Amino acid sequence: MSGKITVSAPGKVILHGEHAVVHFKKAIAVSVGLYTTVEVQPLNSDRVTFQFPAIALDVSLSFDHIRELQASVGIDYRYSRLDAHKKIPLEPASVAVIQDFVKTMNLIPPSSEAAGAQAKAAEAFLGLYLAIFEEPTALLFNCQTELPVGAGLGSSASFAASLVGGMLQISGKISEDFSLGDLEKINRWAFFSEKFVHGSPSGIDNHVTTYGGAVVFQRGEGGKEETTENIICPEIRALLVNTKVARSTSAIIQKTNQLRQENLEKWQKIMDDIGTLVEQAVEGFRKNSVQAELIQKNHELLQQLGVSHPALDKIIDLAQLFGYSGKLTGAGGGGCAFIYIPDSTSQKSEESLNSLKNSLTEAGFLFWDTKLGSRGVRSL
Ligand SMILES: Nc1ncnc2c1ncn2[C@@H]1O[C@H](COP(=O)(O)OP(=O)(O)OP(=O)(O)O)[C@@H](O)[C@H]1O
Ligand SMILES: C[C@@](O)(CCO)CC(=O)[O-]
Repeated sequence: MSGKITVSAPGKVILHGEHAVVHFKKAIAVSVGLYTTVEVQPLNSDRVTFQFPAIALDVSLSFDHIRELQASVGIDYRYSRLDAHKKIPLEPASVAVIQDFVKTMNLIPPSSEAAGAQAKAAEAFLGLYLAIFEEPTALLFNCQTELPVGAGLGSSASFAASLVGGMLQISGKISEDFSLGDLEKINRWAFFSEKFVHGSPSGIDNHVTTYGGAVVFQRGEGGKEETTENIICPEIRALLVNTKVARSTSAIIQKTNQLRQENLEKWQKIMDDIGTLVEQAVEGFRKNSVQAELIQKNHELLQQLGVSHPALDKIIDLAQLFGYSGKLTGAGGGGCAFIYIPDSTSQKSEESLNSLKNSLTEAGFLFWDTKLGSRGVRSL
């Protein structure tokens, strides 16, 4: 076992195709240079401790409790068995055992406002820890992040990839160079972690946070493999604007499922229209171009799907007022929007950008002026 190790992974922006990607359409995602960083270090006592300050969670468990949980999840729930699968299986029964443990052990502070976020993070942590460390191993995990949590910038995938990278590296299952083979393993295990947080994620978020850069991603239908096309990322400057409206991705996905049940025709048309739009955007993207009008149109389709929010619409309206295109990014329902800033050095464009920034600040929004397309998960 190594000494202390540190692993970090970026967030992401979905440029086009969120939600439709869950239903097998293509989507484009690009990494963002805001990182989650996990430090792992050996402990001198028979305990496992995880500290997630971004969600105010600090838990320490004895080996006796870990062994108890290991016995409950059963003999098949361990690295050597699970890692043999290309898609690591997660049985509902295993999730239920871990959820029950988190509840009965009172791991979540009573009457916590962030109880949902804390429970999911604790379940994902334990789900990974139990599988990856076949024997209880005394470790302290500390996770810091620059990303807003639950705001559409892929905090859960970035949390997953940095945690998985740390666990696999400290247990000697991958090297510290994070070779292509190591990244493939991190991606598969980060997807496994995402299932604890999201239920049925498409896999796009863990892919882009693991490999970095830009990807055109399509989930495989009927158990088929996903397809991914890594694209040399055109340099994309964007404002990432946080509404500060909290939401969870799994809750927003449930909302879209409700529309599907109530009005299948409408839902299907929106999915198809997003699919067609993404195909157009991919064509441009391959030629190094981002089409502003498609960004705006994609936002309108997401509005029709019912996943926008008045605060998101306000940001997009302000962007339009100053001649820019924007859309919500990620699951929506709150969280973040991104506003595309085309390449221009004219004084007029700098002036309108500054006016937009002032208006966003006056309206109470936080934003980052950033370039998209950073590196993926890495050992520091
Ligand atoms: N730094 C972190 N520490 C602990 N848990 C985290 C951290 N970041 C994310 N999480 C977990 O992930 C959950 C947020 O996932 P969610 O998918 O709702 O948002 P997101 O990943 O930011 O958005 P999107 O999926 O739209 O990109 C949190 O509620 C928490 O359980
Ligand atoms: C909303 C969604 O399409 C993107 C979340 O970043 C969910 C997913 O792809 O798993």
